Amino acid sequence: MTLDRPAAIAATGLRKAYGEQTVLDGIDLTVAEGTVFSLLGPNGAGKTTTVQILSTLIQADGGSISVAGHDLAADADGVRGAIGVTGQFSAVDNLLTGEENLLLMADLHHLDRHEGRRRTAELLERFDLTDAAAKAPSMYSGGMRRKLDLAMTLMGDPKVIFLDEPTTGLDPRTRRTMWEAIRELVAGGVTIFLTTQYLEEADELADRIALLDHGKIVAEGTSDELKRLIPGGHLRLQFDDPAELDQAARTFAGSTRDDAALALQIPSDGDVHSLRAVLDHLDVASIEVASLTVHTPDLDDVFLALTGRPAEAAEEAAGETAEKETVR
Ligand SMILES: Nc1ncnc2c1ncn2[C@@H]1O[C@H](COP(=O)(O)OP(=O)(O)OP(=O)(O)O)[C@@H](O)[C@H]1O
Repeated sequence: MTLDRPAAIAATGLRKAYGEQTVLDGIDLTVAEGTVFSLLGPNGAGKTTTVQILSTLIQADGGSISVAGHDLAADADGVRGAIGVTGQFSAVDNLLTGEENLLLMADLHHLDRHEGRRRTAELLERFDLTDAAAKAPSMYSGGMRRKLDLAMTLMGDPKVIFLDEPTTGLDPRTRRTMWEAIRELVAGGVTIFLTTQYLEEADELADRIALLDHGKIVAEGTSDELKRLIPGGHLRLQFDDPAELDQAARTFAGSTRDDAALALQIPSDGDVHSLRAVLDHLDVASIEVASLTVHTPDLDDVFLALTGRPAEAAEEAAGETAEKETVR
């Protein structure tokens, strides 16, 4: 369990309002060192506001925050020195080349000339940008810009990195490259605070996920824990013969049959006991099944059930998710 590690981010009673509008209504967050924590929520839920508060860009109205061991109220500079932020608005300067952008960051972090050049070359190499180093980022693809942006963030060797929607708008392949980079950082001990519109991204990367809605954290846990919060899991039995389907439909009360597909859905949370019970029933009744698959709810189902709205990018991501389902 990751919770027994020290907290890289600990926030309690975080509050923020804009005029009459309460955005954060007293939220608590704990992120263990060297883990990925993902904050999800519908549009306007306050994800960016949370990132801005935790990264010292704006002030909360209330609550206490510690980041990388520094109390944010007492030592904002200490927090700033330990974190990196890549936001929806990138820090990349289009008038400089990719390499010059990195060298500028090295200067800002007071690295000496030699060290700055060494780190720049290393980061260009790491993000596969060496060939593009002498070009202006305006010539880069969206994915290359994001990689440059992340590389610039890494120049300061941050212990905690806030990634606000790091892969929005990227094609699936480039998104995967970013995921790899994020995983490498975590393997190196960095803590990642991630907001994303893609539930699949949270599912892939996050050790823990929190769902923000109407100013509160409405659910928090591992991806599996969240999926277990809602019903929707089922076993799907596939038959070669309609007579077998008939018999199975009579055997399992509460099942739903799909005659066209010669399939039967039986509600189940997919645990070993219920699976064994179904197999025993099939055996006793001598019913021949062509195949059996276990379906557990995905994060989209959880999001919809808990917020009453589909995830912002649900439709956009549907193509990819469908692809993923078929290769499983
Ligand atoms: N500077 C501001 N002044 C007034 N209202 C603001 C300000 N910044 C954000 N808000 C409001 O606070 C709410 C939360 O905004 P925030 O950007 O944190 O949401 P989000 O969860 O990041 O949304 P998205 O997924 O659209 O980026 C929104 O209703 C937004 O309109």
